[in-house]
Amino acid sequence: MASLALIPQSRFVFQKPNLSIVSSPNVSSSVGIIPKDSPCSKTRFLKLPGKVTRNVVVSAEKPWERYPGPGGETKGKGKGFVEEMRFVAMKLHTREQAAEGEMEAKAPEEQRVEKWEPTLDGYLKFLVDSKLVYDTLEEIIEEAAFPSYGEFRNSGLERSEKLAMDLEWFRQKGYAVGEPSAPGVTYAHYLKQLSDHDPQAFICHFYNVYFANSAGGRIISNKITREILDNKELEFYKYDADLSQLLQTMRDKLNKVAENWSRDDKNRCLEETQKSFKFYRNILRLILS
Ligand code: HEM
Repeated sequence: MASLALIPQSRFVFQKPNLSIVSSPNVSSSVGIIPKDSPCSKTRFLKLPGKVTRNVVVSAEKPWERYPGPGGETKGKGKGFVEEMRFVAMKLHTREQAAEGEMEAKAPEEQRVEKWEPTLDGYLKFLVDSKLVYDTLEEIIEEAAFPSYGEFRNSGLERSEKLAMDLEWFRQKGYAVGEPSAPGVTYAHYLKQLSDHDPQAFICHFYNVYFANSAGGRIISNKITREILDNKELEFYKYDADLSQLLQTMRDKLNKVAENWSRDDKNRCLEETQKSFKFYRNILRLILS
């Protein structure tokens, strides 16, 4: 058994039944995983230097060094803080949602999207609530209560106008488009409040919501387009420029903004990921209502 070294001030970024994500200002990129049954998790010791053993995967190394891409390439190298946000987000997916997911699917919306039984009414509610969330995010960025928010203006990822076009299309087809419901209203309210006093935590939501739509959103879009929209492709999933380029520009901006953050700021941002998933899951659930 290799020796264990105590890393002062290490803290849990999040915990779930079998794993804890730990971070520490004393570790370079400082995100590690400790199975809960490991003695390390109880004592908050980390194993150094970062090595993968049968039960313990904790390290001083950077996440992308431990998680090479499918072809073994060091995916993410040089991506900075965004790679940490992605790392935490991917673990919070269920195994059914994404190959890198580690959570167990419990609720229907956490199951494999192919197995979903969406309804048109439910999907419309999802679009209405999504629009409120994107309206709110885009207003916050526009008003820029903190100068860093201004960096994210005119990214080409904005969804508010696209959603307005989709909802108008439904209206013209004779569908009743209702008012936002509790999941969207609650999330929008939370985002507004958070953005006024905690930019790091807010930016976690900003990252997750926009990147979720570009990844999982496309899987959902395929299912909905085929099964309930008679192959009508919605604007929500279309971008006016090359999406991978837009995402990369956004990653670069996020990394640049995060360069000025302390380790505590970064940890607070990472810790917020769970909330982002919880709020967004409640909105996704509308599709199946
Ligand atoms: C039905 C639900 C969902 C499905 C099927 C899904 C699926 C996926 C998949 C397959 C990826 C990997 C994309 C890739 O690397 O090529 C991904 C990435 C991601 N997802 Fe999800 N996801 C879902 C929900 C969510 C939620 C609720 C959030 C957070 C609010 C989220 C945030 C993200 C983020 C931040 C990424 C990283 C994107 C990137 O690196 O470009 N996802 N998702």
